[in-house]
Amino acid sequence: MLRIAVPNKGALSGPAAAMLHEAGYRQRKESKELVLFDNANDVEFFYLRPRDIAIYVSSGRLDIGITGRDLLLDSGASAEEILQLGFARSTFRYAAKPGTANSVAELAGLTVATSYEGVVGKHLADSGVAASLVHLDGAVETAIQLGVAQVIADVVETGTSLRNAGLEAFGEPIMESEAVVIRRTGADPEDANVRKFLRRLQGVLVARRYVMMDYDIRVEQVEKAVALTPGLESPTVSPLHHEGWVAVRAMVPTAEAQLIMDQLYDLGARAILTTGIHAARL
Ligand SMILES: Nc1ncnc2c1ncn2[C@@H]1O[C@H](COP(=O)(O)OP(=O)(O)OP(=O)(O)O)[C@@H](O)[C@H]1O
Ligand SMILES: O=P(O)(O)OC[C@H]1O[C@H](OP(=O)(O)OP(=O)(O)O)[C@H](O)[C@@H]1O
Ligand SMILES: [Mg+2]
Repeated sequence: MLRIAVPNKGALSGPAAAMLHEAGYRQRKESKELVLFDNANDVEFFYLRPRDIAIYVSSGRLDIGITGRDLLLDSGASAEEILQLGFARSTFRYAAKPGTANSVAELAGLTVATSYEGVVGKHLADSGVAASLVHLDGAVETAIQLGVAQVIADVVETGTSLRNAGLEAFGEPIMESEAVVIRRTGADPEDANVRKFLRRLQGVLVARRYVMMDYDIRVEQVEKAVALTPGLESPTVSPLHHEGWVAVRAMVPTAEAQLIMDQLYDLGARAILTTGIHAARL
């Protein structure tokens, strides 16, 4: 049986549960359920604080977990990411009142408030800068107004929280983060249960990122058309009853589908259809 850590609240929680549900796993019905056994799939889910997930996984008590890359690095736990999930994307940045500092080098002697002391401490040390850290649990942007620090280092998604506090990000982003699947460093990479779980999630990622495209085209144009829709491996080309025409079927990235349909139409393709992919196993 596979034991999996899932975020129980915050920015990661909803999208993680939605992805697991799409991958065919049972998910909890209400937020007070902290452990859920999915009998049919032989999986047990543990709903844990996002910050704690890397610690449980590194201990070996749980096989894998879903967390943020920034939280994984901040924990310092002995765990590694094995799949990027594409949601809960953020950057991690220094910010301050305009005129305070323009680069990490200018932080020397200043106080930086953050909830991610592991990430920030390492970044300052790697940059050879001696600054003081103040740990806060959240709402870090307010620390400057209240005089607890001159600088903050925090998660930035839309930038709204910084703007509302009259702060500006500066310097290179400390890191880019997104939700990731993690496992204990040194765990068996060939574990069959883990591989099956990852294949299911990869199937969801493919189903979300691609559509199936079908069209009819004259035989003379098929090579040009297929160059526009190469598919993931090779498109299916089938004869049509109407002589001189073939039907083509290929997966195309959802984001490019409309542009490709225009180009196919200009090549003479007709009956161009796209349909959603429900699930995939590549
Ligand atoms: N707008 C956002 N706000 C917060 N976290 C975000 C946002 N966008 C993406 N994330 C990611 O979500 C994760 C943080 O999740 P969460 O907010 O649940 O943690 P936390 O702030 O440490 O927890 P809590 O606020 O409950 O103490 C990080 O990986 C972060 O990069
Ligand atoms: O760039 P934005 O779109 O504004 O998002 C970033 C903000 O969201 C998060 O806060 P959260 O809601 O998790 O509260 P917290 O800081 O108290 O954890 C993060 O800590 C930032 O404050
Ligand atoms: Mg938060």
